[in-house]
Amino acid sequence: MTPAARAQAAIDLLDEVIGAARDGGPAADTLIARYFKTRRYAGSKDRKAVRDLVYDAIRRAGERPESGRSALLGLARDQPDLAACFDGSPHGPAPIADNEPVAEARPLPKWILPRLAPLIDRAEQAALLDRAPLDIRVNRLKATMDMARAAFPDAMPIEGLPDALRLPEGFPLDRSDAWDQGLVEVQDAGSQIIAAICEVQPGMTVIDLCAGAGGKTLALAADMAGQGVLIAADTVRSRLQRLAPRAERAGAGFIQTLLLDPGREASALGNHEGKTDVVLVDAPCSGTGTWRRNPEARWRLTPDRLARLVQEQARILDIAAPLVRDGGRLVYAVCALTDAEGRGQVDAFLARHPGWRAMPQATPPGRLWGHGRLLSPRHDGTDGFFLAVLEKS
Ligand SMILES: C[S@@+](CC[C@H](N)C(=O)[O-])C[C@H]1O[C@@H](n2cnc3c(N)ncnc32)[C@H](O)[C@@H]1O
Repeated sequence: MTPAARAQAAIDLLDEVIGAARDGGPAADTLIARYFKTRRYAGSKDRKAVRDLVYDAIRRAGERPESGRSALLGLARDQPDLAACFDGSPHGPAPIADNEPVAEARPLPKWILPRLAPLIDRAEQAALLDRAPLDIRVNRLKATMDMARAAFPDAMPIEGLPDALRLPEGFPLDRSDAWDQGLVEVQDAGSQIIAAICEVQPGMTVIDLCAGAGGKTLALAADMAGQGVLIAADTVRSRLQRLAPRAERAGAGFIQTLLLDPGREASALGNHEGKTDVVLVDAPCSGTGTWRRNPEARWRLTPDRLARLVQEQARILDIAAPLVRDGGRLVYAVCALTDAEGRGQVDAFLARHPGWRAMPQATPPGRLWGHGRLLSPRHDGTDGFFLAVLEKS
């Protein structure tokens, strides 16, 4: 493909990504994979170049652009070589006309700014779109840190996290034997911190109430050394189904999965009422803290959707609270940096549930924020999270 043809392919793909973000369609990665499946003439260098253009244009535009062309024209403003591709050649984009709409360069949508925790200043906001590192967790059910260091000699330890390593950018982890054999798991340092503050022990009864595909469940399983009761619950069957093979690979076969009926979660969890040592609520959220991994998610979130998420988080917290035994803990986490989902959500929980208290937070990592703690890419080198530990007294 010529550089101009690559630019046109990026425009076509960006049109699809914008449409999918508006209408709740597939993720950008899925659209890119589909696009190239039907265009076998594109070689690996073409694919990489087009993909980079698409993601650079997405990262640059905090607001959803009106078209793929306006998104790429925005990028072309910063890249003269790309601007030169708008040359009207047979497979390339038409020449740039006067007064064409051009996507504005800004890291975040304007409407979200007043909703972010004030700790997230302008430099922090820009860092929410930086490239994310590749962190792994040594799976203590199968390996030791020494084994992992031998398998990944270029990996760097992460301060404060005894099982965490950071790999060099672009490291082909999926081609390593250590990963294939379940000695390590891909897991952002922030997620590892959340599993650690659960302070689960072998023999406990633990529920991961919003387990998804089980990233944090697997970390809890390692802390429990495979002993006790660990239930991974979620309302989405396809996510829970992805956990089973991961658990097998990780040597965590004792994990039980529980599919919940949305709106009737409490009935499936009734047996555990008042008996659970730790309930983790890693709630569905705006994902503001992980926009560096899913930058097009900025184009999907709306004020209405955020309001619905806040309501749903409160409802899930109210389902979780009765499950916890006296003296047990409820750990609340969101990969979000809006106050309504974090600090405000926990304040509202404590106001609704007088028998509960927030546990004092040690520093660092992260910064104390309300009754919890805030982690952010710029301050902590992790994805952005709010987390709080609540105790039933
Ligand atoms: C942030 S994700 C969890 C990620 C997961 N804990 C991990 O570490 O990979 C939130 C999850 O909550 C689930 N969820 C949404 N509503 C729920 C509900 N009412 N009860 C339980 N899970 C729910 C979603 O399906 C999604 O998998």
